[in-house]
Formats: sequence, structure tokens, C-alpha cells
Amino acid sequence: MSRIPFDVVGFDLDGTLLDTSGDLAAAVNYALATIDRPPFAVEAIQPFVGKGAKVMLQRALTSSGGYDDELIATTLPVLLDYYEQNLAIHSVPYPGLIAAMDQLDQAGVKLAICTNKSKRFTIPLMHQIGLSDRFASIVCGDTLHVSKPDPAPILEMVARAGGGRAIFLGDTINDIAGARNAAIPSIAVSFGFLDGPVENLEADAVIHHFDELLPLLESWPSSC
Ligand SMILES: O=C(O)COP(=O)(O)O
Ligand SMILES: [Mg+2]
Repeated sequence: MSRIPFDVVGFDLDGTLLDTSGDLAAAVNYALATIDRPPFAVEAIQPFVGKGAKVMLQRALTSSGGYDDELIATTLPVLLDYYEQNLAIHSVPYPGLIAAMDQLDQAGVKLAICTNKSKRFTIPLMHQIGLSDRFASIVCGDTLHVSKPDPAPILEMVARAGGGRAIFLGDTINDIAGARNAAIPSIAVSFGFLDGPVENLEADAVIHHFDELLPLLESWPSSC
């Protein structure tokens, strides 16, 4: 019998399951080079991630001289096409993820994903990393007509994974607010693409490494 009081453990993707920042930065920098803007360091791109590729590009353009709609219209397809061809060159699971997933499988808990990344990138990326068949459901930024922090995609992820009690892990306010809006508990990961102190996310708990996940879930009060 599992001592974990959850049926579904849901994960954000970028900055939570996988460190995708190397490939995202390469795509942003490729697009910026086509308009003679200088590249960003990988770490500088991280806080731009979390609300989809268009917002990531808008944030990069804002930090390098500004933009108008025409510039977005020409550079976004360049970024998207490059990223689609280069999804998993540098991207890797965070340390301890696979072992934590194995432990959750053994405990009979379903794993699921709710990401603001488009389906066009999410499904091939998870396939190329070799993890796509480990998740009971994968809800992307364009699966519904709304994305996190709206609660609908998180609730859809839980429903598609079979329903029941759920908890959600993420690295940005979109994830933690989305879980709160969906009335499920949340865990913030301190190793993701933070844009400030992890405490500012006001998650119910914080982990610094995936080794902490199983003990945390096993000690989670079953009444809350
Ligand atoms: O593509 C993004 O900007 C964010 O994706 P995430 O929701 O998996 O962090
Ligand atoms: Mg994220």
C-alpha cells in the first residue's frame, strides 16, 4: 500500500522536469542573430521562460532594444523552426528525476505533465528524451484555449490521468498559482528557471533536488 496521499503527481516541463534552457537559448539566439541583436547567456534566458515561446522572445527583445509586432512576426517563426529541429541537443532531466519517477511508479502513483509549451515541441521533446511513455497524461499550452495559471489545463491533466487527489510541481508563478487556482497543493522546485527567491512563489513546499520528492510526499498530511 502506498503511503503517498496522492493519485496523480503532475509536473511542469521547462525548468521542472527538464533543463531545456540550453536549447531554448540557442533558438532565441539564432533568431536574434538574424536581426543583428547580440546573444544572451543561457542563464539570462531562463527567467524569460514559462509563458510560451512568443513571450520568451518578447522578453528577449525587450531586454535587447525593444520590438514591434512586425519584428515578432518575422522572428518568431525563425525561432520556432530552429527549436523544432534542435529540441534535445542540450536538454536533460534534472538530477534524480528518473529515480523519483521510478519510486512513484512503484508506489502506484500516476505521473502527468501540464506545460505551457506547445504540443508541437512537447511531444517530440519528451519522445527524444525517452520519457514520453512514462506519463499518464500530457497537457500542453495549446491543448485547451487557456494556459497556466488558468486552472483548466491542470484540471484537464488530472482528469486525463484518471482523476483523484493530485499535487503539482513547478518552477514559476504560473505553476504555483495555477495549482492554487485548481485547488490542489503545490511544490516549487528551487533548481528551475526562477526569476526571484523561490519563497516568493508561496508554494506549499519546496524541493532543492528530486531525491527529496518521495520523502516529502510520504510525509504529506493526508488530510490537507
Ligand atoms: O514554454 C514555456 O515557456 C514554458 O513551459 P513550462 O510551462 O513547461 O515551464
Ligand atoms: Mg517551467
